[in-house]
Amino acid sequence: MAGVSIPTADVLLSRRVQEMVLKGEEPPPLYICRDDDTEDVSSALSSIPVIDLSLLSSSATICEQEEELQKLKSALCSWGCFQAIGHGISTSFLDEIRQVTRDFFQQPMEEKNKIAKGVKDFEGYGADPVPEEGQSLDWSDRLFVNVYPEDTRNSKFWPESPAAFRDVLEEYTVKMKTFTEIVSKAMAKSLSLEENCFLNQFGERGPLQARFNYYSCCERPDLILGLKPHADGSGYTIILQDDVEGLQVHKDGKWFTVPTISHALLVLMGDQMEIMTNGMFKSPVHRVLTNSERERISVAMFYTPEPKKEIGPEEELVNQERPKLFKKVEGYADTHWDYYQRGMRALHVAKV
Ligand SMILES: O=C(O)CCC(=O)C(=O)O
Ligand SMILES: [Fe+2]
Repeated sequence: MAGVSIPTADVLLSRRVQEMVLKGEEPPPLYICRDDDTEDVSSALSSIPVIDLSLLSSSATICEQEEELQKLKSALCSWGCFQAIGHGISTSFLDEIRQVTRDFFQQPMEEKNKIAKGVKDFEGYGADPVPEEGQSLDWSDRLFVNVYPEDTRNSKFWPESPAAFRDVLEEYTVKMKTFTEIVSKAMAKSLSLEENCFLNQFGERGPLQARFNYYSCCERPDLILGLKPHADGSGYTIILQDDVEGLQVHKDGKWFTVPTISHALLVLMGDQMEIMTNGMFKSPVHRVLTNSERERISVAMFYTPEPKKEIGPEEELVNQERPKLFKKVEGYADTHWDYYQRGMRALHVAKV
C-alpha cells in the first residue's frame, strides 16, 4: 500500500515506549508477541521460596542455620531463585531506591535523554539492542549503568536529576556488594563447599551493573510483554520490585508470578552460576507481563564474574552420578562476558 510504512525495529528502538503511551499511540506490530491461549499460568499454591538471611548468620542457632541452608539449596536446585528477607537493608532505604527510580522516569523526555544511550550500546537510558532480527520488542524503557568497581563507572550516564539519585545509587552499590558476599558464601555452604569458592570465581572486581526498568501501562497486556522470556547471562541477579506484580518465573512448564514483598529482594540465578554449580542451580527463564492500569518499576542488579576470569564447575560437584556438564569458559572472545553483554544465554557455548 503506497504511503503506509510500518516502523522498523531500529526506528522504534530510538523512541521510548513511555513517549508512545503519553502520545496515545497504538502499540506498533513489532511489540506484539504473545498468544494468550497457549499460556499456562500456574494458580498452584506453591510459590517462590522465601529465605531469611538473618537465620544464616552466627547469631542464629546451628540448627536454624542448617535448616535455612537446606531451604536455600532446595530453592536454587528447583526454582533457581528465592526471595531474600532478613538481609539488613531497611525497607525505608528500599523505598528510597524505588522513589528515585520513579522520579527519574517521571521526568520530561528532554531530561532523560541527556543520558541517552547509543542504539547499539548498553550503558545509558533507552531500550536494549535486539540481539536477533525478527524478535519482538519489549514494552519497557530502562537505564543501565556500571556501578562496581568504581573505576568502571561512566559518570555521564549517572543521572544528575533527581538530585538524590547518585547518592542513593552509590549507597545501594555498597549494600549490594555486602549482600553478594553474604549470599555467595551461603550458596557455597548450602552445597557443602568452601564458603569462598564462588567469590573466588567471581573475583574481587566482579562487576555489578544496575538496570532500572520502567514498564509503561499497556492497553494490550494479552498480546504484549514488558520483557520477553529470557535467562540472565549474569552470575546472578538481585531484583527489587515495586508493589505491582508482573515478573514471572518458568518452572515445570508453567509460569509462576513472583509475589511482591516490600522488604524482599529476589535473587535469581544467571547462567554463570548454573555453570559453576555444574547444573545444580538452575538459571530460570523469566519474563515480565504488562499491565493496563498501573505502570511498574524494578531495579535489577547484575553480578558477574570479572570479564577476564575463567570460570567453570566446582570440582567437588563433578562426580560419577553428575559428570561435568560444562567446559571452563574464559572471559573475553565469545565466552561468558561476551554472551552476557549480548544478553544471550552462555550455556550453549559452555556445554561439554
Ligand atoms: O522487572 C523485573 O522484575 C525483572 C527484570 C529482568 O528480568 C531483567 O532486567 O533482566
Ligand atoms: Fe532478567
